[in-house]
Amino acid sequence: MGSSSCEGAVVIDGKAIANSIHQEIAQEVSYLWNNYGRVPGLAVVIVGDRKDSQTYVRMKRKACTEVGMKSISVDLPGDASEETILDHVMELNADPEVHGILVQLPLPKHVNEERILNAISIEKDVDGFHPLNIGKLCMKGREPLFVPCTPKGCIELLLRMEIPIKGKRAVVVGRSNIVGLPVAMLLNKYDATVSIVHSSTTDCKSLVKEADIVIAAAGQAEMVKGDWIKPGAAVIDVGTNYVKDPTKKSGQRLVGDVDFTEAKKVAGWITPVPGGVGPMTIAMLLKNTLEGAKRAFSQPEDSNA
Ligand SMILES: Nc1nc(=O)c2c([nH]1)NC[C@@H]1CN(c3ccc(C(=O)N[C@@H](CCC(=O)O)C(=O)O)cc3)C=[N+]21
Ligand SMILES: [Mg+2]
Repeated sequence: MGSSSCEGAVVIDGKAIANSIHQEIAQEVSYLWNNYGRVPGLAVVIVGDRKDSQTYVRMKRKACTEVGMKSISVDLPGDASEETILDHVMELNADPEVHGILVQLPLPKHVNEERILNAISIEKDVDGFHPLNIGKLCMKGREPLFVPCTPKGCIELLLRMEIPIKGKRAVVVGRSNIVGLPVAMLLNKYDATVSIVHSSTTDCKSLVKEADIVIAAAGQAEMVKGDWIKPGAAVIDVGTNYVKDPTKKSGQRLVGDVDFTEAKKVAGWITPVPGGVGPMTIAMLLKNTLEGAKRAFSQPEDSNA
């Protein structure tokens, strides 16, 4: 399960792996209900009506209820003030039925994103975006309360496919706070030798070509070509780029940061887009919420009779 191969690389079936994780989580949720009489709760906050954000948020809320968790929805208009958003975050921080808080990004331009993210209680920061969680992710001998979902999903795919990480060369393409940077730090924790390449790197291609593990997270449609890939490498494609496609009813098509058709011929393993990292991001969000709830339930002072 979790892969298929006809020519070239093993195609990693992120959707199937995410589904089996959902089943594992659903079992743990029912165990918690039977033993504590409580369920994990995930609050998803969305500000404004960006179509892509609405799609992602709908998927997150649906996955949450499907595994038996409580989904708390906060939908605010695009012109909501920073203070209004902060008030909602504070209320969720204080709510004992909420174990995870996710504020969907990007926020509207008039809102200071950093201020909102810093306000989320680190015990409920299931996105793992709080600077304290990111800081601990970077430090030797320290563990963050939550690891960011997409990076955690990338590692989970490598682990479940039994792709070795320790001692291997990993190259991360991109250095965003939400994917590139934390996934590099996480690979480092798993004892890979990690390089980060970015827009100012000269000759990305030759660096990527040395990698046993490539994490493509640059947000550039199909920028990683087949001849960038070392034969047999594991290629994890985080990109979610919508490109124009007049042959599609919607007029667009979702592609990754990797030229899949070319790279598949050379790689040992590769994730597709869609159906690769995307579903794993949601599975890890549920896993983080479950972990947050388990921590809360095991604290004597946390009562919610
Ligand atoms: N606070 C916050 N946390 C996030 O984790 C966060 C965010 N903001 N803002 C936007 C990005 C993007 N993101 C995705 C989640 C699932 C898929 C996913 O499941 N994609 C499907 C395809 C979906 C489609 O067809 O459009 C797939 O790859 O198979 C993609 C992207 C989470 N993000
Ligand atoms: Mg994806």
